[in-house]
Amino acid sequence: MRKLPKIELHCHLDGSVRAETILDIARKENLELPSYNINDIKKLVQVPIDCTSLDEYLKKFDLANKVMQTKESIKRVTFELVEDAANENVKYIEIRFAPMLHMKKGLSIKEVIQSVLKGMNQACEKYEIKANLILGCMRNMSVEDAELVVKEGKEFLGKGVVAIDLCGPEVEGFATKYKKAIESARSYGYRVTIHAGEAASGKNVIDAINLLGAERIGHGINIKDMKEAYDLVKRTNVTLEMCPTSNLHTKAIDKISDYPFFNFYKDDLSVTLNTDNRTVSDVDLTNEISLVKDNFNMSEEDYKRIYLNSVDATFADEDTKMWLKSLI
Ligand SMILES: O=c1[nH]cnc2c1ncn2[C@H]1C[C@H](O)[C@@H](CO)O1
Ligand SMILES: [Zn+2]
Repeated sequence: MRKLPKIELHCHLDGSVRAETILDIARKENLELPSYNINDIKKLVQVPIDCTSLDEYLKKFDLANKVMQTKESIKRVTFELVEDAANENVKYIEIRFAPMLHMKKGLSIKEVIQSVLKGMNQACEKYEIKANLILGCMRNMSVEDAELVVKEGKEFLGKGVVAIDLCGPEVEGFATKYKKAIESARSYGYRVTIHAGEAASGKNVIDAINLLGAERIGHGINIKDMKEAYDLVKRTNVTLEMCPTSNLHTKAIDKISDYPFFNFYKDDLSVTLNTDNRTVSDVDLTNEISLVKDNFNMSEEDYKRIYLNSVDATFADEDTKMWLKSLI
């Protein structure tokens, strides 16, 4: 599994910072941590299996965000994420992050994005991997904040930024509020992926597609319980960015045998496999693919089809897509 070429479309930067790096940056920048023992840090940033909800899961990001407030540290953690992905043969990764979370020490939205780009480009030069960025707007911040991210980020379109996302806590009916912000993002040329149907119903997936123009959905697992949402995803060929271990942690499902990924795949939905958060969920993409392979008898042919689905669903340019197709 480790040797197979891979594509990752749903990976949060702040959920994928190495624990060792959190400790190292905190020491270098004289930041206060609850402990300076690596095992304690791991416990603080990894979610326990008895986590009960997405809201509890989201508390695990605080420490990583604390050490992602300077240009240098942001560049470093991005470089390391791409390095980690390249080391398990991920050939293309779309990294998402919420610029607004990294302004506590005075960085501007543009400086945050530039720092992530630097780390990403540096790693892409060193390893055989390509990458792009997705800007996240936090749903627990204001609509004005989302509009600001869209506006400030637009000059990086075509220079490494490809899409916009809404992330953070999910309530029923969240989409309406962001209609204008996402509409303007689309008019600038951002592609659109939206977290939906993860901690709330499939109705949010319907809204993300119909109101926000989502081309991809983060998770979307709850369409399994709503025929109307399921049929819409199937009819529109919207891609689901699925993340099994994360869904186990947030209790979107209770056990892996309930995971609908393989049923979705067999029914010709466009599904992809992703980590969501490498550190918080303590996984890599090899783990996630193996988890599905072992539990659902996924064959190598199935894997190839899923890989090709992922190529089609990337927000990459045509040359990158052709290169990715040539690898499998
Ligand atoms: O799975 C998720 N659902 C909703 N929000 C999430 C998920 N994983 C991470 N986030 C949030 C927490 C991060 O601080 C933020 C930006 O990456 O996105
Ligand atoms: Zn996510």
